[in-house]
Amino acid sequence: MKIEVKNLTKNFGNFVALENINLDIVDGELLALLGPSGSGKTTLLRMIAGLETVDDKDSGEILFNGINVAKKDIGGRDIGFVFQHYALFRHMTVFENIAFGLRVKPKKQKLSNKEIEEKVNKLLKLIQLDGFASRFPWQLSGGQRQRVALARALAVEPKVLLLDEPFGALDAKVRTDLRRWLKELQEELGITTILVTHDQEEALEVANRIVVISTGKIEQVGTPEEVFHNPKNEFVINFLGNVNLFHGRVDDGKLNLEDSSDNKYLIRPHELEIISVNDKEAILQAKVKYIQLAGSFVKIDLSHLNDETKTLMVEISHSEFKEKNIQKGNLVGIRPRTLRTFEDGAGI
Ligand SMILES: Nc1ncnc2c1ncn2[C@@H]1O[C@H](COP(=O)(O)OP(=O)(O)OP(=O)(O)O)[C@@H](O)[C@H]1O
Repeated sequence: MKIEVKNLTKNFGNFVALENINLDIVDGELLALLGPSGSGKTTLLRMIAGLETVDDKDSGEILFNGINVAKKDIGGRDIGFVFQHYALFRHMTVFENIAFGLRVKPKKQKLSNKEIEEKVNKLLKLIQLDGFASRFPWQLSGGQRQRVALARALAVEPKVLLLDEPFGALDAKVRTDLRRWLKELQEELGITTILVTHDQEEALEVANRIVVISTGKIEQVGTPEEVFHNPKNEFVINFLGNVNLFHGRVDDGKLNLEDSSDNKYLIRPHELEIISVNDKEAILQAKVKYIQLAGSFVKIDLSHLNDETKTLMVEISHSEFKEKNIQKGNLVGIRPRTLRTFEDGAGI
């Protein structure tokens, strides 16, 4: 299913929740709507679902395969939904929860009991919970429950799958496992999927494309690589991970720091290099304040020599860390590995 959102504006009273949104969702892709709390992600998802409609004071179109469904409610849109706290029916087994959507279908479309059984068993295999059919929701872990919720949404073969923070309530390890699993499953099924998340890592890992949203507006649409490595503006780079802020000017390829300068340079921790304190290439001198060795990279916090209140974040590999023999209290020099510019002209 191809979805086009055209000039969509949504108001709640005097509050503009979405402002002139234009977005094309490609058939079969996994698109993440990423933004801070209150930015309008859920509103956009609910509008695509038909849980919110385009009212008289709103404007715009939502096209499903070219047909405007903006004024249709959820019943007319053929979609599956999974929410963060998707309540499974407590009194029903896993099997009956998944079968629910099939059992309530109108008579003409109804499957026989045997067909329902075959379908549910296939879905149980897909979510890797065969053998769990007769359990009740309270006998499952949070991650298993969300997988059942997904199977329940998929049972009616929707054309679009909408996921609103589906793994939000789960712990970090289960979250990571489930999102990898979701990505594989989604690729296998090829179902157009929209995932709402405020977790940038989640979006970067699972999505084919990411829509970065702030206060009702789209800031950037791109592949995970594009939004991470070529952020369009300051909001996007800030939202997609830690950054160090410098004020200054670039002369002969070297950044000269000047507190009074209006030019901002935003550099990610892994884009800063630690060099010798006397190296001419250094843009500033700093003191090693904190070293975190646990994790795939070594994270180092540095304080400016001339202003201890300013902290810099640097990430380097374990081998580089060992090679340079960096220790707490060392005086070091800092050099950016790259200097790039935003599309709107500001430096990063
Ligand atoms: N029915 C409503 N009536 C009035 N205001 C609403 C309504 N629904 C949402 N809003 C407002 O619209 C804005 C966007 O809300 P939305 O739920 O879309 O944000 P979100 O990006 O999904 O945030 P979160 O990550 O916290 O869920 C918020 O300021 C919210 O208070």
